[in-house]
Amino acid sequence: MELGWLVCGTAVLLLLHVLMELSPAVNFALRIGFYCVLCLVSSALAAAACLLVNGGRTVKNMRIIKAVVKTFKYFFGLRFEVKGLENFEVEGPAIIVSNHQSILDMMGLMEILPDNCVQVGKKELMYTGTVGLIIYLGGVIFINRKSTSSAKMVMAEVAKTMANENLKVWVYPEGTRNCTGDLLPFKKGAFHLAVQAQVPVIPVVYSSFTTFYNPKTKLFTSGKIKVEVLPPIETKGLTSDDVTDLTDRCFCTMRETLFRLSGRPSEAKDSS
Ligand SMILES: CCCCC/C=C\C/C=C\CCCCCCCC(=O)SCCNC(=O)CCNC(=O)[C@H](O)C(C)(C)COP(=O)(O)OP(=O)(O)OC[C@H]1O[C@@H](n2cnc3c(N)ncnc32)[C@H](O)[C@@H]1OP(=O)(O)O
Ligand SMILES: CCCCCCCC/C=C\CCCCCCCC(=O)OC[C@@H](O)COP(=O)(O)O
Repeated sequence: MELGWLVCGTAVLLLLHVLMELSPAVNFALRIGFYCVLCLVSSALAAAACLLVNGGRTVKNMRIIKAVVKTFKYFFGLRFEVKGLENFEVEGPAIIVSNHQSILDMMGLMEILPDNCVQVGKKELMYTGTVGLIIYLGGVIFINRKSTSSAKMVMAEVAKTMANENLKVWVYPEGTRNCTGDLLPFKKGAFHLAVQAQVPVIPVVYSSFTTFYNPKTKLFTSGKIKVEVLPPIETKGLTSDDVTDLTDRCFCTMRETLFRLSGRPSEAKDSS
């Protein structure tokens, strides 16, 4: 009986292996499926740990989430090469902005997440089962992207509480996932928040995933991700009139860094 199960199990694994070798689409679907299952199962376990250790919704739970998610990279053969972590060592609160390529970004986020840092996320994430629960328990700030006025109100509230709670807030200023190897134009919410709270903006850039991950061509293999935490950009004394300029400066610096980290010539060099 046991031998029968062993033979069946081995046969299924072999079949999956052959299918993965033969078809990139099957390989992609299985790897992404496995990532989702890993997230859902780990979230359930981590949620129990968070409730036992910290009793409810608090940024302290991010330490538990980080410890769990940092192990995920080994399942997918991903390596991170991180530079500039010392730039997180600002005194007090800050806004961290980074590029957003995929749901796989959760691994890159947790690889370097500083203490006392919550993310701004779309409210739909609350309804992703145990993943929604763990995101809620971690203290993520939920916004309704379909309502500018309500998103602005939530962010204005965050600006007021950041200082009291010594919080860093992580925002994806592109506002959506983008795996093209370039940046989408930045939304201004993160920069309004930084100016309203008078705290620095710390840009973080992850190299393009396109060499090992591309949902359009169903590519998902192992790979290396370069990460750079850039020096903080001060906002003391800036007003809402300066937000467009601040957004543009940050966008240009991050785009240049993205191209450099991804081994793609920058446009400035192209035209020279
Ligand atoms: C243990 C196992 C675990 C397994 C799982 C692993 C990990 C999970 C755990 C934790 C991690 C959670 C991570 C969650 C990540 C979530 C990622 C996302 O969801 S990204 C999508 C959501 N985020 C964003 O959208 C942020 C970026 N967007 C913005 O900042 C936007 O500006 C906005 C505030 C949402 C509003 O957007 P909208 O399109 O409606 O408007 P505009 O940006 O065009 O702005 C219009 C207008 O308003 C002005 N504006 C904008 N914001 C403000 C403001 N705060 N105050 C004042 N004015 C504002 C803006 O300047 C525009 O005016 P103008 O054109 O005149 O300049
Ligand atoms: C009972 C309901 C069950 C629902 C099951 C859902 C399964 C989802 C399980 C695992 C997925 C892991 C997701 C990790 C969190 C990813 C956060 C993220 O990257 O969100 C995307 C968001 O930034 C931008 O969204 P869009 O690009 O605008 O779209």
